[in-house]
Amino acid sequence: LNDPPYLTSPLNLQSLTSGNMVCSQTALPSCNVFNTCTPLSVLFPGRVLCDMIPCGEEEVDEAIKSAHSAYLKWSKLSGMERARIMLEAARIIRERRDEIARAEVANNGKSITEAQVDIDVAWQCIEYYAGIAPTLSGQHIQLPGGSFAYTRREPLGVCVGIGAWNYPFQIAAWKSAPAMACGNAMVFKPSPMTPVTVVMLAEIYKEAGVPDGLFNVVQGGAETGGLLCHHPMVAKVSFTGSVPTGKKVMEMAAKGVKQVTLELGGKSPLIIFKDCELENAIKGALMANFLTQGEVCCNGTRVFVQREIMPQFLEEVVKRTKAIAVGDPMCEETRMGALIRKPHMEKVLGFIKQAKEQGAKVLCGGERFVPSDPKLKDGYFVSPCVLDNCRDDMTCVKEEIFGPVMSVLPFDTEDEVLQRANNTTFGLASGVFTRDIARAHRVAENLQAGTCYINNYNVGPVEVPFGGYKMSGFGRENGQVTTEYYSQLKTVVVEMGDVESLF
Ligand SMILES: NC(=O)C1=CN([C@@H]2O[C@H](COP(=O)(O)OP(=O)(O)OC[C@H]3O[C@@H](n4cnc5c(N)ncnc54)[C@H](O)[C@@H]3O)[C@@H](O)[C@H]2O)C=CC1
Ligand SMILES: C[N+](C)(C)CCCC(=O)O
Repeated sequence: LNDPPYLTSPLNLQSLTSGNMVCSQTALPSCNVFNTCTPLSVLFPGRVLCDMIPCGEEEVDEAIKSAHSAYLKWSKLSGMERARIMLEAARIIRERRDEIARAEVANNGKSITEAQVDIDVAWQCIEYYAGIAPTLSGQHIQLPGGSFAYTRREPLGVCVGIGAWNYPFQIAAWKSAPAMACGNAMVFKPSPMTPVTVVMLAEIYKEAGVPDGLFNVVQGGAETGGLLCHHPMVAKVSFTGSVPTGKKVMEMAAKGVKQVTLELGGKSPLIIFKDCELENAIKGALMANFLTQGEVCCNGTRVFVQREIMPQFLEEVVKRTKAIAVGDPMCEETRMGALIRKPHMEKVLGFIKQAKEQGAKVLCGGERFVPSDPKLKDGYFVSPCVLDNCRDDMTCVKEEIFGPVMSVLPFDTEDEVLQRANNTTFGLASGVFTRDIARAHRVAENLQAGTCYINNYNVGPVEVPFGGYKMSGFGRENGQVTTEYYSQLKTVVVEMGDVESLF
């Protein structure tokens, strides 16, 4: 972990020689209004923050081999010993929370308030899996004549984590914590859009006492990701990102018969019945669409509202959407920061333009937002958007936009809305607001998605499993079940009598 070139300290980013990897900076330097904002004077919207050199074959090989040596030591520790070190890592993250959160704002462009929550979720995840590490165990099975069998839950070896840019630090924790709890090593590649904070996580693990190389970071894009997926010493790949890349990762992993977890995109439905508690449903719709500038895989971007309450719903949701404070993400008052980079902002604005051409009505937002502070004028801000008059066949209703765009659709009956909600190739999440308890559970049962929120949306406690149905992927992150995706089961059969041979 000390000096190979692919492990860069975020503090030294400026000193790296130029390469092809560019970390586009979307965040902003300072806020004139609030003292709570810490200026990061190197950061200006739209400016390149640092150039990164993508790791090639040699560095990837070196990282995987060093992870493998660390795995040989780590996997021999007891769960209690691993837990102690992981708890220390969680403690350090808690202690450095604000510093990491500020770096995450620079990394991603999300608001400081959300970044702080992300860092909290990360240490909670590590703490949770530290708690699980000592409980990992097998089964004892009695057989005839005093013979017996037992099972052992064993680690896989070196696991690869490939992360997306929307939750850089949190994704790295979601993958590394269960991997390490089960006794594995991890080589992690963050998105080249957000290379910074995962290096801080590596430093923290080292400080906490994990063996050198147990959590290695390699920087790079598709090519580096491909090298990781193909490497013969890798046992598993856990990927978060888009469906097309997820398919490629699966194909590459298939060549080496490696295990795969895929956390892919979504176009999740949120169903609001007329008997709901409307105030909560409106808050839920905002939470389902506008966290992290709408760049969230499980967002409930198809908001189905029962026709009778549509006018009240729209009036209130639009009022609150217009009130969302967009701007300097370092300011505590800000509720929405900047999109990840210019081409993505243009893609999002393109979806909105197309929606209008296809007959949708923009009730608010949907434009590039230029804050009054001249320092912020080049930021990739988009005002949060509510689209009315949507139909199921429109592009904005069918495709993942990954931006702050809510599409609202009227419905009449439960059967109808279930059929429409499930009419998608995705299946990551879903939500329902109703006061009718039987309806809530019936709808949850019938929605084809890995998660269904009843009377809330986008809460993500680390104790509960998260993952997709259909083309949103498979495998799970968080929760107890994830240990099954980072371990393998060995059966040991013990004969206490004589061998009864047929020969
Ligand atoms: N499910 C989710 O949380 C996310 C979904 N997305 C969706 O994906 C779209 C594109 O975003 P991208 O960052 O370009 O996602 P992506 O799927 O291209 O990239 C995700 C990760 O995979 C790596 N990667 C790319 N090509 C690879 C390859 N051939 N082999 C191995 N690794 C590879 C990237 O470097 C990055 O670390 C977004 O607009 C959004 O729709 C993006 C980020 C997160
Ligand atoms: C929104 N939250 C934190 C519950 C889940 C984010 C998952 C993701 O987009 O990677």
